[in-house]
Amino acid sequence: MTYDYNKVIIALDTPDDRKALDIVRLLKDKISVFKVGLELFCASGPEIVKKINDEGCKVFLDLKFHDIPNTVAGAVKSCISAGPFMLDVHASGGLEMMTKAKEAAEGAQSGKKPILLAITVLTSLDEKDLAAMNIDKMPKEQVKTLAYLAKKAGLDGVVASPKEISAIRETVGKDFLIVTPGVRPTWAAAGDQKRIMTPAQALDKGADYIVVGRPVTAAADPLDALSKLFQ
Ligand SMILES: O=c1ccn([C@@H]2O[C@H](COP(=O)(O)O)[C@@H](O)[C@H]2O)c(=O)[nH]1
Repeated sequence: MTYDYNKVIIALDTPDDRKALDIVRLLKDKISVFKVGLELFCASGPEIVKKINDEGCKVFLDLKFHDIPNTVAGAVKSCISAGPFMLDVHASGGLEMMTKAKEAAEGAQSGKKPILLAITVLTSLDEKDLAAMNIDKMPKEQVKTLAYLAKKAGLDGVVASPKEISAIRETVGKDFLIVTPGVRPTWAAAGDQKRIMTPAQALDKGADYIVVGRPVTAAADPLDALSKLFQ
């Protein structure tokens, strides 16, 4: 079975923009989308998005906005000028917040409108973690509820564990992107990820994109690790 590397997003979790750009240059023949999260963005600012775009690559700007609707709408507007390909907000911010985020994204100049995703239940959380927050549900049930709300708000898709792909498809249908972090090749440590599957299993289940960070970026040889991603 061959897998499509265009569906792989590499997470650049480092505070060092030079190290992040080195990884982009090393992997860009195979990878077209790189993820800038809170660590890199807080250290480097919006410039890092432009620098990755200048390398001919796209950016998933994973800032997971979660605030009152007016503030999130403003944050979405502010970061669009940097040129992200994808953006996300927390679905648990609620329907109105997601709707305002979508309206703000649609206000982008033509050709610059980013894909807008909603984080459902973080892949580092399991049933016990939800219970500790008084959410008396299995993660899959909570993901279905949040995916339904994200679809109702008009977002383009969700971020979830590959374990929930079938449940999301049953709830919101086919025309909705599913982006899955929480993927680990058989040879990699899970670390803080709790709801995991392998990259191959995630794509077999129908993920539109998988997100992988440390198994590749922390490897002694990231190109070699990337070549073994589907093992
Ligand atoms: O539910 C979520 C949402 C986002 N992430 C992000 O994905 C990467 C995963 O990195 P690994 O090193 O492969 O664990 C990371 O940037 C997270 O912020 C997630 O893991 N789970």
